[in-house]
Amino acid sequence: MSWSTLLNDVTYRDRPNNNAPNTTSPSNTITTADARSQISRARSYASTAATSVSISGDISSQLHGGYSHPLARAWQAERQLTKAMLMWPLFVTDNPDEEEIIPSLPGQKRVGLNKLVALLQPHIARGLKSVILFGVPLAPGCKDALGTAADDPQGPVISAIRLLRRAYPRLFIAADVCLCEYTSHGHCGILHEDGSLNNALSVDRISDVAMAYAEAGAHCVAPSDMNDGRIRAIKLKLIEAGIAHRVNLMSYAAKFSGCLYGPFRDAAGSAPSFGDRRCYQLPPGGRGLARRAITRDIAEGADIILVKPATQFLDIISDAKEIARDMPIAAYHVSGEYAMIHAAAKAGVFDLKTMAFEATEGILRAGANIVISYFTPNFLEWLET
Ligand SMILES: NCc1[nH]cc(CCC(=O)O)c1CC(=O)O
Ligand SMILES: [Zn+2]
Ligand SMILES: [Zn+2]
Repeated sequence: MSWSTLLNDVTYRDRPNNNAPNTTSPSNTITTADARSQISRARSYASTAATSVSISGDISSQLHGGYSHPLARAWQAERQLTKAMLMWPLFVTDNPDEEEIIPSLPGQKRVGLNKLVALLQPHIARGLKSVILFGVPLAPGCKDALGTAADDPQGPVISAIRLLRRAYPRLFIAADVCLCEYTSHGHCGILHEDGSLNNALSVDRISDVAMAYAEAGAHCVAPSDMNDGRIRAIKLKLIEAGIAHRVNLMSYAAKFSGCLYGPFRDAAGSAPSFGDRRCYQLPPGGRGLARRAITRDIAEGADIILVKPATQFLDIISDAKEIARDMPIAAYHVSGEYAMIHAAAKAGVFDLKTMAFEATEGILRAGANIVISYFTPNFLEWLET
């Protein structure tokens, strides 16, 4: 939380120190019966307050003093949100001059390589520390059954990695690894003839793509495809190529299926053309399955465990922190969560900034060390002071 938020939020400051409950009546429409009952409650309160609080000396009931000051409220959190915890998702297209607003993700843009450095500049100046790259191939006819464009050496992700390494040497660059943006069918791997995922071929292809991003200079590769065994396959290839010591492997270990990725698929053009992702992304009720996937991916060599979505899966984040207690935990506050907060704020349900902080603090409380968030540019401003 920013200090300005804290300081603007001084509550209870003028409250009389008599420990009385709030009995302010809402309006001048109070009825006689209401008034009578309030007076009688106040009287009975007054007759007991003096004795029950000061004479019985019930010390343990007194909490307010511990958080009456804004700074003391900040101290109640185990960890404060900092700029270093935030990773910003970026959509990079193969159309070099593109800079398009993404309607489903307010404030987010799809950018081509020629616009990328300038787009990041003000955010870097404000303290942006890391990004995660998603490729958005727009060229007609570039998608095929194998997702060939994913590791095209001239493609948007590999080019963006090279460009950003040069332009911003201190920026941490992660690359999402998946095929769904690049396959003609929109699924996250290579398919059998019956339309189901061919796990063996998919893992081989996904690990090749991860290697291509790592060799181009990505600090982190993050497979989001959910094929079984991909963490191990990627780690082995990294070791074989002699670059395992400089590449962080972030596993989307607990990635749940559901409706919260809609705006992303819109932005990335990665919606499946048939069926859904329920045979590889986890069923929302599958807490045990998530724990098994986390345990497995630790054993396969993951460096960071990621949980996704975030708000609806706080128990899973806390499970991840317990199971992978010696590793950083990342939470992806996904497109649908972001879009939902924007829509509700626009409808007047709540204030955008307040909600963004509440959601993100919940994610931290659950145990995340890294938050992948479309609110990153906002937080960089809000945390300024
Ligand atoms: N597999 C690709 C991928 N990587 C991250 C997201 C979702 C991110 C978001 O919704 O913000 C997706 C979409 C999906 O699995 O359908
Ligand atoms: Zn995918
Ligand atoms: Zn098979």
